[in-house]
Amino acid sequence: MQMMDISQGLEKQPVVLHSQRALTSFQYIRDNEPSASEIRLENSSGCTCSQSSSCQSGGCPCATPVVWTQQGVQVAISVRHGAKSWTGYSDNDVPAGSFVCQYAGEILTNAVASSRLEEYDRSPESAGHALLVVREQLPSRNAYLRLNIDATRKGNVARFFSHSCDGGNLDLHLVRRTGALLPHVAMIASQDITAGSELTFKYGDPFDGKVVNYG
Ligand SMILES: C[S@@+](CC[C@H](N)C(=O)[O-])C[C@H]1O[C@@H](n2cnc3c(N)ncnc32)[C@H](O)[C@@H]1O
Repeated sequence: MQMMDISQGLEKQPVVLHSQRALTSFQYIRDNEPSASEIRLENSSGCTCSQSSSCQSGGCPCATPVVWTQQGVQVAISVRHGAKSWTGYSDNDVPAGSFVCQYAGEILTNAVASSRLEEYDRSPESAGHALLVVREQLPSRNAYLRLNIDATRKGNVARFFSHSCDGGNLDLHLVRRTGALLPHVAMIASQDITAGSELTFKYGDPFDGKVVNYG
């Protein structure tokens, strides 16, 4: 993993933890609308209010942070080979709003991410690469923090989830643990998913707006 200068752009522009929207993309997909996500705050202490069950599903009116990405993969997933090469399928029924897993991989600086994308573009063997670029909108709404997660070489099962133009059945949510700078990407069922369904999300598209870098 590369070392990053995480101070750049953050001192005067703190990241708001709730109700911000983020844009996501695999950069090599060039013609789709970006997905939108809510940023939530994960709290390792969890919810202690009387409505803790709804807190855990993200619907608690007390707005206590949810805990998602610390739970690990929550759904049994099969990876099968087909027309899209390797693709992930749910082995369980998954109710809408459930946390499925996080998108895990190497966190890269922008420079390393750009270099890897060039490498992937040159190499036919890495056509199925899995470098996800997530942009977190700053409170000013004029700039974004860019997070590069490359699951091509190291990651979890989420790197096998395919793109779907209609948005698929997974939404990406940015979540941040208490006190942490870098967010995690939580993959949440956007609809009821029946056992045997392919797990998909909308990859998004490249972005031309102003980006403030993590590193
Ligand atoms: C993140 S990887 C997904 C896993 C990949 N299928 C594999 O075998 O490693 C992204 C790649 O999967 C393929 N892919 C994803 N969604 C697709 C779709 N809807 N149609 C065709 N190929 C798709 C493309 O090759 C894409 O570059």
